Amino acid sequence: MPGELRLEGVGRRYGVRGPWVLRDVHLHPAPGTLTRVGGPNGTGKSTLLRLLARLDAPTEGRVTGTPRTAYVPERFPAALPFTALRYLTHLGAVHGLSRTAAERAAGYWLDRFGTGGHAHTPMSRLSKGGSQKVAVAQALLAEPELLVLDEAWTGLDTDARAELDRAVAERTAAGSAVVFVDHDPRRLAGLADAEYTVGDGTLRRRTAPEPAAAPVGPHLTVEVRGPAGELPAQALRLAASAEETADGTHRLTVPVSHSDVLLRVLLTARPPWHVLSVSPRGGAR
Ligand SMILES: Nc1ncnc2c1ncn2[C@@H]1O[C@H](COP(=O)(O)OP(=O)(O)OP(=O)(O)O)[C@@H](O)[C@H]1O
Repeated sequence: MPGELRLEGVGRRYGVRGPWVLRDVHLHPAPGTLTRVGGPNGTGKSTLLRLLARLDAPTEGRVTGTPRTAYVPERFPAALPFTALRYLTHLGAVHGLSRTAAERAAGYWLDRFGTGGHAHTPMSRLSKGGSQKVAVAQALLAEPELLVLDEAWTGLDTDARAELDRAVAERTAAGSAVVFVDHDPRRLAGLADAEYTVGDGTLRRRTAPEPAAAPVGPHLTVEVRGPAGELPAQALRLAASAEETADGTHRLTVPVSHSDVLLRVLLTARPPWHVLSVSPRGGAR
């Protein structure tokens, strides 16, 4: 698709004689996929993410495609002279939403991240966690086709972190490309469709997932029966595993963070799938 973002032979250095931070980077975050970027400190992960978000331009090479993009930076400028709601409503309007729709979306995301009570608090008076929730809300507001998250979970409380995991699952299920950096290897572990490491000025694709990236955390087993044929592609993307146990009956395991979205995908499919059971992985069926 022409709108999809591609980095082609991209290099970046700061200053004409500065060392190359990145060189010869080729990257195409495909729609509906989750991409993890890892690597040691100071190797160029944030540089890469800013290039992906088109907030920075490469020194060499090309960036093509103009998906609707949202970005959560490592450090969010919290001291903005607006209330959270006003800031988000304004950004929603910038993304093309009507004022009413922008206000509704802003309220929705603030509520989801448990900070609806601070909608009218000036940004400068929000806690670090509160302003991080606004940073995340501004990115999700416009249903971006490309979502770029630079350590976006940092500073969020446990519930908000889980909510962001769910929002990522929703975006990929809706066909967006999501690219993220996070220092915690357990973050969305085992869920990435592609994993890359930045180091020594290059971007390398990891061929085998690192042991730490094996699916961890609580999973659910979901049994569904549906129309003959394949499970919806979105459901397969969300599931950690899927097997057909009988004609038309499938057993899926899914991280708890993705289970709401998986069930929604199955129940709203046309025709809808019938959910037979949901139980903890390895639990009684
Ligand atoms: N605006 C800038 N001007 C000059 N140098 C920069 C700039 N931004 C980044 N750098 C340099 O580029 C290199 C890569 O930085 P970058 O922030 O992309 O790495 P990172 O892998 O994201 O680091 P961390 O894991 O610590 O967040 C570092 O040496 C950094 O000092």
